[in-house]
Parts: sequence; C-alpha cells; structure tokens
Amino acid sequence: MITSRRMAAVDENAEALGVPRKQLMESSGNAVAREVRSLADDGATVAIVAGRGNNGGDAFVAARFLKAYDVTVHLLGRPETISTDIARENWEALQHAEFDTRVVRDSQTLDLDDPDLVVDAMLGTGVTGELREPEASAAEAMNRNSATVLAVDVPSGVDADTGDSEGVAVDADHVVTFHDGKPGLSNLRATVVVSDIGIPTAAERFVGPGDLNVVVRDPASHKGDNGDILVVGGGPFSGAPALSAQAALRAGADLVNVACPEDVADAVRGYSENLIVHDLDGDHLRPAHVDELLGRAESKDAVVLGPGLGSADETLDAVEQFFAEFEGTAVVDADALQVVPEVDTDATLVCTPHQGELQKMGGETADDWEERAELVEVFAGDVGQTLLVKGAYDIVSDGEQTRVSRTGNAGMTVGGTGDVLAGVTGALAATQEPFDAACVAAWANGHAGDIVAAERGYGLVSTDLPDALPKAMNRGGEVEGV
Ligand SMILES: NC(=O)C1=CN([C@@H]2O[C@H](COP(=O)(O)OP(=O)(O)OC[C@H]3O[C@@H](n4cnc5c(N)ncnc54)[C@H](O)[C@@H]3O)[C@@H](O)[C@H]2O)[C@H](O)CC1
Ligand SMILES: [K+]
Repeated sequence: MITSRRMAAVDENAEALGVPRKQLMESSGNAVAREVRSLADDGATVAIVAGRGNNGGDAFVAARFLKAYDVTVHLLGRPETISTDIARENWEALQHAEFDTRVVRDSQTLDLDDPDLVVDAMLGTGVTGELREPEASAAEAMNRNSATVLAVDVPSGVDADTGDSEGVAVDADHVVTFHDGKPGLSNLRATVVVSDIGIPTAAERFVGPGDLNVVVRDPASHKGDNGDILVVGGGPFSGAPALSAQAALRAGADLVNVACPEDVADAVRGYSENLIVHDLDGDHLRPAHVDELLGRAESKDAVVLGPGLGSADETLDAVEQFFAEFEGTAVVDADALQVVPEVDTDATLVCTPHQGELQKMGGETADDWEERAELVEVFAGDVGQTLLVKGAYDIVSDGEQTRVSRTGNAGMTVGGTGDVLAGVTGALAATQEPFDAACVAAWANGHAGDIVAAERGYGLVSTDLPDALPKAMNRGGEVEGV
C-alpha cells in the first residue's frame, strides 16, 4: 500500500533515476488499455472522460492503444488549461492523429451516449477536497449511465488515502491503479487491479529528491512553528555543538538554543550571533544539570543530544538520567549513543551512529550494504527507535521501514560532518515523523557535501556544509512570491 504523498515522492525519485514521468504515463495508459480489453470485446464503444491533469493524460495514451474499439475522448475543460506538459503532449498527439475527441465546455452538455464502457480519467491522486465543476456534474452523469465504469488509478472524488469522498464521487465497477495498492481503494465495491508501470524498486528503496516532499512550510506560519530546538553538547569540544546548531538553522529550524558547559559557552556564542546559548556550570555535563535541561527541553520540538559532550562517566550518567525522564523527541549522536540501549525511556529517539558507534551500542554491521540494512532493521526493532547508520550508504530504519541514502562522498570523512548531520536531523525531527526526518536529513546532508565537493573537492570542511544545505534542500520555487 502506498499513500498519495509517498507515490508523488517515488515518482520524482524515478525521474531522478532516469525514468521520466512521460514514460510512466505511457505504461499507465497501456495498463488502462489492457484493462479495457479484459472488460469489453473488440468493437465495443468506449467513452473516456478525461480531466486536465495526469490522470487524464493516462487516458489519452490509452486511446492510442485501443484501435480495435470505438473510442470517444471527452476532455472536461479547455485544452489550453491542461495542467501538465506531458498530458498536453498526449492530448495534442490525439488531435494530430485525428482521434475522436470532444471538448466539453459545459458539463451539462456532456453526452456519453450509450457506451459499453465508461473510463473515468477525470482525477487521480492529485486531488484535494470535494469535486468541483465540471467534474462533479460529470461524475453524476457517469453514475446515472448504466455502462460499466473503469476508473483510472482511483475513482474521481474518492480520496486515495482514506477512501472518503467529501461530495459526489464516481461509483466505479473496476479500478486499475498503478505501482502499488492505495489504502483508500480497499473499502470500495470496485474490483481493483494493481499494474506495474515500471517504477524501479530503487525509487522506493533509496532516498531521493522526491522524499523532500514531506518538508512543506506554511506561508502563514509563525516564529517557532518550523522547529524550536535545543542542542545539548560541548565540554571537551566547542565546535561540535556549534556546527550542529548552525546546521539546524540552515536546515530550516526557526529557533536553536544551545545548552553547553560554561567553559565553552563563549566560544559557541562567538561562532554565530544566530544562536541562543545557555551556560551549564563547570567544564562538562553532569547529573546536577539534568533538571535544568529537562526544563529547557520541555517546550522544544526536538533536542539534539551528544555533539562534543565527551564520555566522562558523570556525563554519561547525566545523559542516562535525562532519557529516563524525557518524553519528547531527541536526536542522539556521538558519545551519548552508548547510553541508549541501557535506558528505559518514553522519549522518541533518532540515533545517528557511525558503524563503530553502532557496534558500541550492541548492533551489528556488515560490509555489504544490503546485509547491513537487514542488520540495522533488526537492531532498530530491538531498540524500538529510529536509527540512521552513517556510511557511504547511510541506512535508515525504524524496525519496520528501511531506506538507504546514497548521497555524499569520501570528502565527508573529515571531522564534524556527523555534527552537521545531527543538527539537520534535529531540525527535521522537530516537524516531521522520525523516520522521514532521518531519511531527508541523510540525503540532504550528503547532497550538501556533493555540492561542496563539486567546487572544493576533498578540500571540503564541515563548516562548508551548513552553507550548502539550503541549496541541497531547495526544491525550486519554494519561497512563495520570490
Ligand atoms: N506514478 C504514478 O502512479 C503515475 C501516475 N500518473 C497519473 O497521474 C495522476 C495524478 O496526476 P496529477 O496531475 O497529479 O493530478 P490529477 O490528474 O489527479 O488532478 C489534477 C487536476 O485536478 C485539479 N483538481 C484538484 N482538485 C480538484 C477538485 N477538487 N475538483 C476538480 N479539480 C481538481 C487540479 O487543478 C489539476 O488540474 C495519477 O492519479 C495517475 O493517474 C502519471 O501518469 C504518471 C505516473
Ligand atoms: K480517476
């Protein structure tokens, strides 16, 4: 089963892997035609009712594969308003080749006649809310007609994720859906055929640019809505928490607080005026600081715990006591990781170990990435948390779902890149599900590294990465009105 949002992500990933959408549309159209052939004999009359998105595009392709039938394509709305290039190109191909096409300007004039089969290609997974006109009247006309109805991907007006319809929806007898089942189709009376349209498994297995579609920023949001986080780190080191914090800001977090031992607090402040720094007395984290940290963490969307903390016994005790009480979301990195398997916590954790740290946590690793992915999945299930295991292939698993990120390069073996990743993960975990946050963070951090390496090769240093993050995460036209 796949949700509409995930389907859109996988589609975009397929494109990035060299399988363009237009090619997928050709497969979808072919699958629709195959289904028509299984439902109606040669010579039968087929009325295709098409919308102006890619759902309609699938049906324009199908028409080309149905030479043995008497096909009429009804387009709802003006051809100039077809919303995607690939659907428009397939519509134009029908005009050039003199197919029987009709433009329906007013849905009241939609004349389906008395076909043997109606194909509902008005709307698919791109739809939100109640059917508008002309689709709503067209759906009613289809429902009144006695012909068998085959829906393309999802009956128009039905939410593919939930099966609900806010208003009128096409009452389909059959559905041909693509790539994988849709949760919303299981409770309909229609029979459902799932058709493989040639999306590579890699488009789901590997994190890709499409996975970033979970990161949406509401233009009406307020300060803090896009992530208010606390980085707890530093002591033996001062650069690590500062790198995490700056990376979190560049990954989109609104507010980043740092709590660190006072001996390094001024150094951390000095790295950036964008950070809010709180001193913990002394030169390393101790159990005496835990109450203050819990108080500060309570109002945050996520905590990043570990960068530069060191492994003094008192520090690890403090980490353990923190987890015993904390109930929010935390990204755990570096020396703090070894505490995770020991502790009984109600917190939601995203752990970001490299393979050595994974072993120290009690997990197993393997040279072969596929074997490693299996081991990480089992260990994530045992720990009951999300793991992001760093390597040339980063493995992300929550014990049930596992994905792999292949971005990044050998230049990123330089010190500090893990601190950056922890910060990015923290920013994303503040607003996203832990698994999605880890997947996007791994991909974006590696992609930022690739952007830097293109200019600086193996001269890449960790402080380059935060600056490259916005470009690595920019999905184009993201900022409204710019
Ligand atoms: N990987 C795949 O599964 C592929 C699926 N394909 C097909 O593409 C559609 C999804 O296409 P998309 O263009 O994103 O959206 P739609 O065609 O479903 O609709 C967009 C269209 O509808 C308008 N609209 C939105 N909401 C409403 C509403 N409530 N009432 C009326 N109109 C509405 C919107 O403005 C747009 O114009 C998928 O289902 C598959 O059929 C591709 O072929 C490739 C691979
Ligand atoms: K449809």
